[in-house]
Amino acid sequence: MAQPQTPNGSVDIPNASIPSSVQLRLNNMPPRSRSYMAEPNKIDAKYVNPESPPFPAFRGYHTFSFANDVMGRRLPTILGKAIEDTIITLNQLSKEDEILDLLACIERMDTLMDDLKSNKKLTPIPDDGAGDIAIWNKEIAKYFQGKDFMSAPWIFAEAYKYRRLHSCFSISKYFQDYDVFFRQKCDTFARSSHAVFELSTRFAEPSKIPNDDAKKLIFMELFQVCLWGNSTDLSLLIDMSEEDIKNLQSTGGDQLAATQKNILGNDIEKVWNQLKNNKNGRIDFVLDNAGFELFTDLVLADFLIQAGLADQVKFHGKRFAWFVSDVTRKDWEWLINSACYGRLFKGTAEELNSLRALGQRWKRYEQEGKIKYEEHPFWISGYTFFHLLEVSPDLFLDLHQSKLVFFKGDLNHRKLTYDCRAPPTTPFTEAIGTLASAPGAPPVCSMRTIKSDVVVGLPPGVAEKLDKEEKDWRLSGRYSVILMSDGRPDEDVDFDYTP
Ligand SMILES: O=P(O)(O)OC[C@@]1(O)O[C@H](CO)[C@@H](O)[C@@H]1O
Repeated sequence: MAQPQTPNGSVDIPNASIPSSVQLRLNNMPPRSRSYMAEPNKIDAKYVNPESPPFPAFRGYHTFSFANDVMGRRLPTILGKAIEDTIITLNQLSKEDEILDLLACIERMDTLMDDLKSNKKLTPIPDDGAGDIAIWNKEIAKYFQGKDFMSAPWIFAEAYKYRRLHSCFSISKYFQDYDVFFRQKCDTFARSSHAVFELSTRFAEPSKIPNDDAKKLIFMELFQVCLWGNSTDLSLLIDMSEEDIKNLQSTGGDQLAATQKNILGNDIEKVWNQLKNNKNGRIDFVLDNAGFELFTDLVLADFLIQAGLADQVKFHGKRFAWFVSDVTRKDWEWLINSACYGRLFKGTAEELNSLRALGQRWKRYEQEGKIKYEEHPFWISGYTFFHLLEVSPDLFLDLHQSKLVFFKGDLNHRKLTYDCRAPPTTPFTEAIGTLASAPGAPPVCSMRTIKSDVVVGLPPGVAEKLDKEEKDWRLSGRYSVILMSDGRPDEDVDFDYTP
């Protein structure tokens, strides 16, 4: 029956009561998608910049993301522990001018804590004469004016906090290089004897490898030990027992076989082919954590040299304390020297001798130039690696000499992929932008245990399945990826390249 019409043409329903809320019964519709996050649109490459990544950035105020927990809770906790550490040092000082100098550092940390907790705007870094200051302050001026800790992209805001923390000391008189995390890094490594001796007793003697098949098998196992070595991450594992550490660092074959299925994107065969076809070139490691992870990096590098798969290995570390456990020069020297001379571990004579033999060989390699440790300021900047060519062309040119660059860990992976909401099936080569597409880009491999939201390079359906079955899979460190890009190594570097 036709409804009566009002003069303006709308339907007039006499006495119809208006419901307070509309209930839809959609029994025959497809089920609601429970995907972790809706797939966002890609941003046009010409608009990509640190404030506007290729896909929407994770930001501290995003309560759906890990960024919120890190910015709101974890960073103040980490800073609180850093203050406690400095107070321990303060209480051991006797000279008045040193005490006053360190007290001023603690006051600056208190100010940083207030800024962080009250979500202050990001201000320029005070000039301490270091080489990275201009990079930081230009970036802040250009992209982050008016942004605060929670509204700036997480990757930038978190890195900014570590640079500000360093500034608390870098402008002091006596404590310019003080590392608030050094005690923690040493303590955790000191509790890693089980896994350290597992490796040192196997690799102390220069390996006699019978044939190429054996070489490949050793490589495959060692590579996975090095991958999972990234699980020991001080910024996440605050209250770990010795037993927890032992389990995490398990180097046994059974454990490796069990965890292989947790490598969600796995280019390990490709990595092997790259290494075996490029005998005797330079290999690079962009390092992540000090202590046990660095130990596994050195064991792997040592194997590559002995197996004739590399004639030089270059390690890239950080100039100051960074994301709690990242390697600095002091950590590097401490590890090698404590392997040679230290009384860090209790073990049998055979175990201790094996560790000493490794440490002495690594020292010799350093003297012979077979291994090298460097710290470019780009690695402690707020930029992601998408901007490596543009911001630090000298570093790009240096990496261009490498046969393969390994990027270790979660933070490096975030910086490779711009830490944004890329769909999980985005190919790795696409996700890393100019580091894959620019002429002269080296082959790159990301070895990462997954400990934050960004995930790329996965086969279709994998992320959706895990989102349904294991809510914390992106943060737990139980899963990992080994993803490789071939780059464009045979071409000359084009310094004017834009994507
Ligand atoms: O690089 P790493 O050591 O593997 O991990 C760094 C990390 O612990 O720091 C962030 C939290 O602050 C996370 O992105 C990530 O899990």
